[in-house]
Amino acid sequence: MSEHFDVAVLGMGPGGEVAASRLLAGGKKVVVLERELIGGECAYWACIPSKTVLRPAEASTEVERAAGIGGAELDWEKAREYRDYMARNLDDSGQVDGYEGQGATVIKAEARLTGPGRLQAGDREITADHIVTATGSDAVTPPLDGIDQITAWSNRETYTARDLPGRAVVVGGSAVGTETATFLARFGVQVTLVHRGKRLMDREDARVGELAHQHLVDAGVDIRLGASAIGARRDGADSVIALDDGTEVRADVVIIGTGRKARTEGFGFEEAGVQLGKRGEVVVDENCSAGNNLWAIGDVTGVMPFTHVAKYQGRIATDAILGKPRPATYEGIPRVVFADPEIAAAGLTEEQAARRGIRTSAARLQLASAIARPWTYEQDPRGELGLLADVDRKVLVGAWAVGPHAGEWIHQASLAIRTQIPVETLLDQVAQFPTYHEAYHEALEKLEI
Ligand SMILES: Cc1cc2nc3c(=O)[nH]c(=O)nc-3n(C[C@H](O)[C@H](O)[C@H](O)COP(=O)(O)OP(=O)(O)OC[C@H]3O[C@@H](n4cnc5c(N)ncnc54)[C@H](O)[C@@H]3O)c2cc1C
Ligand SMILES: NC(=O)c1ccc[n+]([C@@H]2O[C@H](COP(=O)([O-])OP(=O)(O)OC[C@H]3O[C@@H](n4cnc5c(N)ncnc54)[C@H](O)[C@@H]3O)[C@@H](O)[C@H]2O)c1
Repeated sequence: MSEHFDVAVLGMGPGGEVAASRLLAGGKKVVVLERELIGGECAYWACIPSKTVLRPAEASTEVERAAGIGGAELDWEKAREYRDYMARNLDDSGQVDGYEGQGATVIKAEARLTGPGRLQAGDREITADHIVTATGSDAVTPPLDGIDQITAWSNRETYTARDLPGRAVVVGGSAVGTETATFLARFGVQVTLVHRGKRLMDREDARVGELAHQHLVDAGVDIRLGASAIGARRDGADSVIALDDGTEVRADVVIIGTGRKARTEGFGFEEAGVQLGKRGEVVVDENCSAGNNLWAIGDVTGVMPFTHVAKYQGRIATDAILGKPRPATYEGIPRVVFADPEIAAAGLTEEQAARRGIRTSAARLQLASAIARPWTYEQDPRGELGLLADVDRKVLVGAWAVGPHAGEWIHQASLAIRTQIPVETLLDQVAQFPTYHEAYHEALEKLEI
């Protein structure tokens, strides 16, 4: 016999969690279905453990660079202990109790759509007026011959590792590759980073990749650009990766950071009449509807695969279910890579703006030449800010920043882009002295609009 609910939430990562909490608060009868751990990839194997181990690495650089302080020593065992505490020692019993306490039915099992409004989870049949799909994404492993012979880690092995390897090859030079190389290099691992693009972070403006490159080299990372991993083999204790330029790189461990793919295979999406896109993602409209009272949020939609976007889409979908629909807008959402220093961006790159036919003016500022905060913060200060304005509408359409805490102060640009604050108004805003925020005024003055 089937059990009926107002809403079933399939997958309890950050997207599913926000959706479930809001639906429960809205008085709905909710069942949540999770096959691994409530909290999803982010809480146990991705954002939380990675940011937790990057923090001591960052703090030790801060100590090296600030005047009048020294002697910071990284302690892997203590960092690991705190990482495991932050990742709840891979135990979600508190989350299960929490959702049950809020009135949800919690089913810890793999669920499958069996038709519109119908799910199977283990031996339980569920029907629901609405289904919210939040099944996330899987790491993509390149199909290299011999990959099964080597020690290859995804983010899961990397961010639950007990011992760090002496040498690591990181494949992929975007967010996962850059953050992982930063963390490992700062903890003393000899790192080689292999990236097939001509520069790191190649979806961002060119200068962002150049700065990321420079800072990784400063941290001791050997970077191979324009090189694709095409094969793998074991040589004694070494894992060896063959590159398409004819060279090889070897290490104790190969870490794969070559992207992610929406988790849709085998979950019955086709049976439920759901349209999948070219990359296997669930195609959604501006309310996160995938049709037939089925909603999709987070990485499974293929729209900006970040936790903050999964949470936002959780709010969008539940507002629609609760009868207050509002369209999602993705303009100006920040993208932060927690390297050392942080790399942040929002809105369009120059290339994207050109493709949309927007006439732009770009400005670039070296923070140390323009404002005081970088100098009071550290010796030999680092940091740049780039702004991109639409010269016809006289608003910002893009921004990037590389520097200490850039992931915090990018939100100024993020809001300006999202709400189309006129450049004239931004120029009239007064930032606290001496802060990194002051850079905006100096960069805005350089725009030719
Ligand atoms: C190393 C790394 C670091 C990252 N760091 C950041 C960061 O700092 N900031 C940021 O914004 N983003 C970061 N991300 C991206 C972020 O992890 C994802 O965007 C986010 O987890 C997406 O949330 P989600 O709810 O869509 O999916 P997920 O977190 O993947 O959760 C989906 C859940 O669904 C469950 N599930 C799947 N299928 C089924 C099924 N059939 N039945 C039952 N349950 C199912 C899964 O077990 C999982 O718990 C990082 C990613 C990686 C790999
Ligand atoms: N701080 C954050 O918000 C954060 C941190 C980590 C990850 N994430 C998210 O997680 C997702 C996955 O990140 P990612 O960095 O793995 O994926 P990605 O798709 O952003 O980048 C993967 C990179 O690997 C390169 N690559 C692919 N195959 C290769 C090969 N065989 N040899 C050499 N290079 C190869 C690609 O050219 C690409 O640039 C992204 O959506 C990202 O936004 C976010």
